[in-house]
Amino acid sequence: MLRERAPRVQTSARGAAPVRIGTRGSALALAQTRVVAAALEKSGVPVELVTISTEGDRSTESLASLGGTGVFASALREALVQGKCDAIVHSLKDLPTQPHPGLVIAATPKREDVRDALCARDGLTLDSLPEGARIGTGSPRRRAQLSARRPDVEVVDIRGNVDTRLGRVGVDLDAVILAAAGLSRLGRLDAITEYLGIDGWPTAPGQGAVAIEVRAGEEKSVSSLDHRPTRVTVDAERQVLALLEAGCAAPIGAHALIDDGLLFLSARVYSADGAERLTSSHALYLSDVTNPATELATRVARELLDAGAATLAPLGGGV
Ligand SMILES: NCc1[nH]cc(CCC(=O)O)c1CC(=O)O
Repeated sequence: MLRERAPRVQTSARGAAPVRIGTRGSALALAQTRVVAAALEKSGVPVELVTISTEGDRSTESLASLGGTGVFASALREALVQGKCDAIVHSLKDLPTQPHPGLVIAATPKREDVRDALCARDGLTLDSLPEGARIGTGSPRRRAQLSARRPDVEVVDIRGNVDTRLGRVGVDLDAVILAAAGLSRLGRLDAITEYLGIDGWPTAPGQGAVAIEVRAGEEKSVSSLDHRPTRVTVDAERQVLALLEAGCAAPIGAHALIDDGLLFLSARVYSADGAERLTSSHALYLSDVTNPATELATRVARELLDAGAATLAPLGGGV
């Protein structure tokens, strides 16, 4: 039986001004912002969407030539600082690890699927794609992982929105690799021909999660959406990136999970061609230390650095 609660929107809508949520205009950004907006409205917070166009959306230049990662985040942050909106929604994996002065991440809602997915023509999988198949991705991590798994394939550097990428499958590409979470938000799970298992194919720190950023002191407006386990796990993954002084486009996969009070973190650094890799995994009980995410990320990052991670891969910010 479906039991519905009486809408509480009206009560707070009477008094409170709506929270204006800034979003990029891309289909993926809009889709995830709408999920956040709907959840806020459900908890009684009235919202309004404000679309903000960013250099990363307007330009067809490579991300590297636009000044590296964070191009999507910075225009949104500027709008937030200037008071053009009251909250912004980011894909956490695209958000630089350095906090922005005056802004705080007030909520990380429950994370979705963290996996990458292969979207190939004719139902093909990584193993069944023909020799020399052309596979599109713009991510150095995915390029390294692909080259390691299938050294014979041709990795084609692509960018553009999810629909543009999917539109090339069966045309000039045999397949593309995308985040399952993005495909889910866009209602395009039908395009997936294989989910890539997280153990053999760790994904970007924070993948599948969104972050809601507000001006410091205004956390309350969205804090009802914060999901504690998500925050702890993405924190651990992102702190590995920060400790390795790596950008969000570095060839690094990381995955954390909480199971029965235990926080588990694994991170893997690849050489650009995927031929070499370093992995470090550790776990600790959440109740054993004051700041489990930092403690665990420090252990993992130290081990990776001691093993030579900094010389294995181009880590710093580059795309
Ligand atoms: N860099 C683009 C980007 N940023 C977030 C997602 C997907 C959603 C997510 O991982 O949360 C994507 C597309 C992709 O990697 O396929």
